[in-house]
Amino acid sequence: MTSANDLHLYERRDDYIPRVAAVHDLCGYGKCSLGVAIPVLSAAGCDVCPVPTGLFSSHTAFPGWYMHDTTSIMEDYTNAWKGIGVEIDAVYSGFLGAPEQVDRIRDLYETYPNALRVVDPVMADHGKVYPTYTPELCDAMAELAAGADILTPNLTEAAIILGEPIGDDWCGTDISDAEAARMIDALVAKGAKHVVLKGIQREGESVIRNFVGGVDCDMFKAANEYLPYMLHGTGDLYCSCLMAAVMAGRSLRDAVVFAGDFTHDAMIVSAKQPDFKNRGVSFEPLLGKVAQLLG
Ligand SMILES: Nc1ncnc2c1ncn2[C@@H]1O[C@H](COP(=O)(O)OP(=O)(O)O)[C@@H](O)[C@H]1O
Ligand SMILES: Cc1ncc(COP(=O)(O)O)c(C=O)c1O
Repeated sequence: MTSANDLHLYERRDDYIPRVAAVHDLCGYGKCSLGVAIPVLSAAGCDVCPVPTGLFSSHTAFPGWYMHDTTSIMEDYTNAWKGIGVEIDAVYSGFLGAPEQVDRIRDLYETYPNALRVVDPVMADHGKVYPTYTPELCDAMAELAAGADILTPNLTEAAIILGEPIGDDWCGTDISDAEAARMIDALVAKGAKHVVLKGIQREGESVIRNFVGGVDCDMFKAANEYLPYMLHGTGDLYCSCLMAAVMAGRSLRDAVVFAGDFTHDAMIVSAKQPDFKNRGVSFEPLLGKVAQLLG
């Protein structure tokens, strides 16, 4: 058994700038998705190559939003990369707009077979599926999850991928260590190589935990102070920070710790901003900490 401390899933070379295809939506207002992935990964010295899965006026937790579906352009968009010799070191996907977008991600995997595959299976939270996610899209996301080198579900998303029931009265954060280990093992049995199970918060406890495990890898858990509010975009921030640390050559264990610490600190910065509960997570003053990953 390897420990997550010894697992370096990307070997960073001096003076080389890795290229990350970031397959997420772009939100005009309410910081999340590409609005998070681009600055965070850039601060870690990566060249982010966006593949927009949709254009949103704001994140979908606002009462009104406009969306432009980009599914029909994605094939020509990524095919055009083939003609100009684009090189990609990692494919990092998140919020998707339609099941066909999973095929486009598979095309990227085929074109760049050595690229690290990181799947944040953004679909649902606290027992509820996001409004734009159809059952077909959830099924396609579950299939994509099975091919991930790193998969980062919350508990609701893990249950959906595993085909386990999520009920309306199930908040999906309070599970035991043994149950977390069972879910990680089940996701690995489905094909994911390493799984970071996010956001485990037990009733009456003042910490929130993230668990990591995977193929031949001992389970490790990291805890942070639980802050008594929730923000949109923290899932994207957590995963982008995890990815930033991995692409900086840090171990999976260090990456899990870094992502939890950074997201916690960003939530504190966010709480000082007007209308912070709606507008999404703020982290801009902290980006220097991401750059230190390269030190
Ligand atoms: N209230 C909180 N207090 C401290 N950290 C939090 C809190 N909410 C989220 N986080 C951190 O952000 C991570 C991502 O959480 P979350 O936004 O719930 O993900 P998702 O959107 O994928 O469900 C958590 O695993 C945790 O590390
Ligand atoms: C359009 C869009 N993208 C991405 C997200 C993901 O946000 P989070 O990081 O909170 O999972 C959301 C959630 O509200 C969203 O509406």
